[in-house]
Amino acid sequence: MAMANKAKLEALLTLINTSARDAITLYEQYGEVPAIDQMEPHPLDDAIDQTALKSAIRILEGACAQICATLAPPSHTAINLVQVYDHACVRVVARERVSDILLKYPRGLHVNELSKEINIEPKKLARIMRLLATRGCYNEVDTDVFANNRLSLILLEENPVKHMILLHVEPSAKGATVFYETLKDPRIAYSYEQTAAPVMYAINKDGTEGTIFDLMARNDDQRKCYNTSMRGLNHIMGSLAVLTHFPFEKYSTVVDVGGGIGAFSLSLAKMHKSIKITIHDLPEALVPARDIWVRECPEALAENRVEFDDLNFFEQVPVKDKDIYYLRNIIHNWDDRESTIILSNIRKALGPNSRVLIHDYVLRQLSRKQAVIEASEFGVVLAPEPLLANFGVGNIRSYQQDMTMLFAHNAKERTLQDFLALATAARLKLEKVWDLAESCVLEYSAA
Ligand SMILES: C[S@@+](CC[C@H](N)C(=O)[O-])C[C@H]1O[C@@H](n2cnc3c(N)ncnc32)[C@H](O)[C@@H]1O
Repeated sequence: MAMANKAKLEALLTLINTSARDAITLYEQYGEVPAIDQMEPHPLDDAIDQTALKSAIRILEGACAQICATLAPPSHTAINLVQVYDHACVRVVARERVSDILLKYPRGLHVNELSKEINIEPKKLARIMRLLATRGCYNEVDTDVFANNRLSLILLEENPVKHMILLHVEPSAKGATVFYETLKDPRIAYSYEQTAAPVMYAINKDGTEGTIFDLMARNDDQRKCYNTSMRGLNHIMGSLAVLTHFPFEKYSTVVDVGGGIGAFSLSLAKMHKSIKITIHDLPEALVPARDIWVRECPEALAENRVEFDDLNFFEQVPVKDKDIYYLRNIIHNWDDRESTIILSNIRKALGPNSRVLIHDYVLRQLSRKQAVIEASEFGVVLAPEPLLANFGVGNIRSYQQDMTMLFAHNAKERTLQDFLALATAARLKLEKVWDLAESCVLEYSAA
C-alpha cells in the first residue's frame, strides 16, 4: 500500500539517520570522524574501495535532497536548481591556484593579501571565497580571512581530481551555454557526430575543428590535463573498487582497451603482480604513458608485465585470446553506432573463456516497477522506499555525467537496457553486473 505523506517524511528522516550513522561508523574504522573545517584529508579519502561509504552517502544525499524538495516552498527549490554559480567561482580559485597559495598560511590569509598574489580585485575575491566557504570549500576563519580545509585541498595542483574540475569549468561549461542552440540549429540538431557536440560547436567559432580527441592530438597541454583527469576518475567514481570486488587473481592477462596512461592499470599492476597487461590506445595517448610507468611502476616494465600497443579500436582488433578485455569510461564516449563497432572488434579477439568488462555508470530506472525488475534480474541494489527508485539526487552524478558526455562527445551514459541492446548487436552475452555503488562493471562472454 502507498505510504501516507507524513509516513514518507518519517521514513526519509529514518533513512537520513541510519545512512549518516553508517558513514560515521565507516570513518571511525579508519580514524576520527571528520569535521567540515578540518585542514587535513581523512585516511578513508584515499581508500581504494569506497563502496560501503558511497552506498551510505547515496542514500543520505538522496534522502536529504528529497525531504528538502518536499518541504521547501517550490519556488525556492526551483531557483536553487538554476542559480548555481559555484562552477564560475571554482574556476577562478582553480585557475589562480588559491589552495596551493593557502597551504603556506594554515591560520588563514586575508583577501587583501591573497588579492595581491593573484591580481584579482579584493572585494570581488572576498565574495567568491565566501560563496565557496558557504558550500564547505575553504574556511572563513575570521572576517575576510580564508584557510584551506579538507574539501579545498582537492583543488591543489597535485590532485588529479582538480584536472577533471578544470575540464568541467572550462570546455564543458562552454558546451553547456550553447546546448539549447545545438538542439535548435537545423544543421546539427539531429546529429550524433562527435564533431557537432556542443563543446565543439562552442569552440568551432574560434576555428577549431574535429572531435575532442582530435583537439587533444594537436594540443599537448589539453592532453596532459585530460590524462591526469582520468586518474581523478579513480577517486570521483570510486572505480578502483573493481580491484577488490572482481576476482582478478583468477586471471593472468588483462587488456586495458583505450587505457590511456593506465590510470586503472597502474593500480592493477601494483596489486596483482602475476597479471600481464596490454594497454591499447591511440599512439599519441601512449607516448606519455611510457614515461609515467617508468616513474611510477618501473618494476612492471622490468618484469615485462606491461606492454603498450597502438590501436585504433574502430579499425583494428585488439590482441587476441586474452582473459579480460577491460573498457573503463570508453563506451560512454561514443554513440550506439560507434560503440557497436568498438565492441564488435573486441568480440573478434575473444577466446572461448575470455571476458569483456565494461566499467561505466549505469543509469537507474525512475519507475519503481522497472527498478524492481532490474534489481531481481541483475542483482543491482534497489533504492529503499520512499526514495525515488533511482536514488534521486544520490545518483545525480551519473545523470550529470550523461550531460557531460552529450556536451563533449554527443555521446551518453546508458541504462542496463541500453547495454543489453549493445551486447546483442556485438554478439556478447551479459554474464553478471558488479554493482560498485556508484559505477557498475558489466561482465560479458562471447555469445
Ligand atoms: C575517457 S578516456 C578513458 C581512459 C581510461 N580507460 C581510463 O579509464 O582512465 C578515453 C580513452 O579512449 C581513447 N581513445 C579515443 N579514441 C580512440 C580510438 N579510436 N582508438 C583507441 N583509443 C581511443 C582516448 O585516447 C582515451 O585514452
